[in-house]
Amino acid sequence: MSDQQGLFEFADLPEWEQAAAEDLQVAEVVFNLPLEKPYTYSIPDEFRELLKAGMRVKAPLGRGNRTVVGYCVNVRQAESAIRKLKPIHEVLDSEPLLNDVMLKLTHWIGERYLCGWGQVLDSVIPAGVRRKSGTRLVQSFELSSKADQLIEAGKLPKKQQTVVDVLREFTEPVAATRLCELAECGPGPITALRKKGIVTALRIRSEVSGEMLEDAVQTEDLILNSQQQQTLDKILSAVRSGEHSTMLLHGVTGSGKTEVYIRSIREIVSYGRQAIVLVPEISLTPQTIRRFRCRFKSVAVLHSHMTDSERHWQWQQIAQGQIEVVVGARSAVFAPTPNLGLIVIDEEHEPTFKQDSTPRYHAREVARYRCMQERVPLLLGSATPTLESWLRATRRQDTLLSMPDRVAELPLPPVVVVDTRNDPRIGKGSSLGRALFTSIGRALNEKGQVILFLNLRGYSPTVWCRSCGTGVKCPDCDITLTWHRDRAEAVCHSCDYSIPAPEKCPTCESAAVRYFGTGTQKLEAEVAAAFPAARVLRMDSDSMRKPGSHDEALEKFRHGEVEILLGTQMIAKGLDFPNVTLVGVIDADSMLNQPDMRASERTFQLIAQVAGRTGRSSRGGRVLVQTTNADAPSIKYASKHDFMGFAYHELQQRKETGAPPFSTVTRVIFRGMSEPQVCETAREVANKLRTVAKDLDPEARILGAAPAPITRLRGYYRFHLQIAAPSHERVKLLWQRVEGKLKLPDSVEMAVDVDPINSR
Ligand SMILES: Nc1ncnc2c1ncn2[C@@H]1O[C@H](COP(=O)(O)OP(=O)(O)OP(=O)(O)O)[C@@H](O)[C@H]1O
Ligand SMILES: [Zn+2]
Repeated sequence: MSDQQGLFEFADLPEWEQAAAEDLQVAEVVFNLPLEKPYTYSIPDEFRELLKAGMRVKAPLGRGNRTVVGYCVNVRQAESAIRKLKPIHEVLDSEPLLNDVMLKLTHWIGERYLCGWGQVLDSVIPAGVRRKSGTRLVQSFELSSKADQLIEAGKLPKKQQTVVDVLREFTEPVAATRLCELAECGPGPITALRKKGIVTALRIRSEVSGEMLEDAVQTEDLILNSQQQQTLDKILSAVRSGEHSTMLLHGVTGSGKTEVYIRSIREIVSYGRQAIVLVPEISLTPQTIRRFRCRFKSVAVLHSHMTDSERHWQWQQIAQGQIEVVVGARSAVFAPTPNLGLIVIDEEHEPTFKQDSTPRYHAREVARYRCMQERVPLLLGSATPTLESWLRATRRQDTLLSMPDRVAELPLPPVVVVDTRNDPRIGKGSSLGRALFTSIGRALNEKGQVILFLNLRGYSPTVWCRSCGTGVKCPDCDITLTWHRDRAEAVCHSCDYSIPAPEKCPTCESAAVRYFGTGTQKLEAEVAAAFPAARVLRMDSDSMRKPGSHDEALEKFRHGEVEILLGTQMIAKGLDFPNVTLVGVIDADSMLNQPDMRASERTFQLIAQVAGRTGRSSRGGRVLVQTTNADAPSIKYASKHDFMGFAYHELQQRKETGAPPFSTVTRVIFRGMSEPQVCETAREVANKLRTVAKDLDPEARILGAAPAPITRLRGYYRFHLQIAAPSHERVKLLWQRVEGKLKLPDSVEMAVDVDPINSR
């Protein structure tokens, strides 16, 4: 519209409305609520210049006009001057906490994961950044406007004169301690000057600086092999294109993917841009992090042990462009890099990239959207990609890059599947079958190291009464207790409820309480007894509670102070130890028998990943997998290191049942203290969805409502329903029609999980 046209249109309005329309600016504000639409407020004059999108405000909400903190997401001209709007009460920030790209990204997350924009903002902006922790008010002084006049009038004592002289050298207020230092005086002369009106006191917000990690010793780049070089060339051409693309780097364990990430990042850093590297969990990937820190000057590692002020400081360093590479877990996808060049997601298949509280986003999808917005590539890497990513690559929606061979022409280790059904040792209650027992002995004799993988922690996963046949369960959860012998307690792995190991069955009072199954603690005891000369180290979430304990444990293993490392999936991730000549999977069945659509996929991933920890040097290595399901496809394909075979087989199965990735699933979970109420609410919502779906989307299927697999958790009763539909867009349309009209009882909570990966 030309200016002239605009003027004419204005002229058509009645005079009083004209004036109002010229002035009236409104702010759109979202709150930490599951609502999709922003509220509109008027902006009082005093905030007109100040308020920008991305700042927090205080505003009245609801009928009671409670003052609530929200996020201003847009400032715009009012469409009509007539509406009566409530005013903003207060603006809380002097600078926006988020730029436009981040506002758009968080808005998208709300839409994609069916939650409120304000909920997303509240979770994405670190608490320390919101509270500006690390900044504090500092008492400072400056010369008053009347200083010259007042000083003329009478001569100042020497000390006071010095203070004035110091202040004259500064154009800005000087902090009290600094002023005393420079004027070599105590607070007396300053106070005297204040009383005379020569000096004014102010409180200034000043920053506490964080500490950079001390610089790691920089090491040289490795010479890439031809497979790595070809892959790098393809990535670089994507980087140089200035366009977005998603690349899936499928490289077997030990193919040197990390080196390829590093070299790709080196290129984008040379353009003055920044990279974000997402890893499954910071504390579990010390080796990967060290490798980045040895190769780049300014690496920010975002981890969960940081204090609020450290996090705030890091956030600012990143926002100012001081950081070349940001390494962090899932939430680092929101790092405020001013000039993003690339996002890398290492071990793309790890479930930790999905957040399991609102907003239940998947970092891969958020990264994809962010990279699209910023027109930069996204690089996903894994030896065992998710079927979601694999399907996209085979359909050429994403680019597939393959590194089928290990570096230095090392072969992948042979995997032997051991059927334990007739094993004499297992029959006698041992967890180490004959073949594994012999192999451990041999590996130790040859001075090799051993990794043993078992996915159950504790001593015995089931406490069971032989007399009445019931498991001893947590009173708050639908889960049998696990015996932890070291604590002499039976523990719930969901809520940490614990009781002294029961001597009598709580149900029938019989003394026939038995402990069944093997957890990592029992395995540790068994291994130590079977190989008394070997030093054994256990790694699971019980033994690794202290920050830094992983790193310490892995250092011991690296230096050969430990011969046998055993543990849960913690030991399956990214470890690179050349001296490991044997990997044993104690019980592949425990993963396979989970009531989860992805049990087979997870089993394949875990076996392939843990198998990948051996044969990483010329010493070679072997893998033994103990199972009673030797014919299960996940185990068969993993033993041949055949990801493509597995993916083909599993995708075929999923296609037949219309399961993801061939459809989308959204799970809605209800919980509350009253079982009938939760059940009824869940059924009502399911029925409403069915009714709407009949007209709107006949292809959408509503499953349930039904009790959730874990019906009681932490004292709550839980029911769920699932919406299966061809696309996210269609689930959204359906859900939006229903959600607005829902009136849930106060005592029932509801959570929406789009693309759930946890079906408990
Ligand atoms: N071009 C190279 N020349 C020599 N050594 C290399 C080269 N590239 C990588 N390596 C080494 O090979 C080992 C395996 O590499 P890396 O850990 O990057 O593999 P990966 O593909 O990430 O493995 P995983 O998926 O198992 O984590 C490392 O010790 C690394 O230093
Ligand atoms: Zn419990």
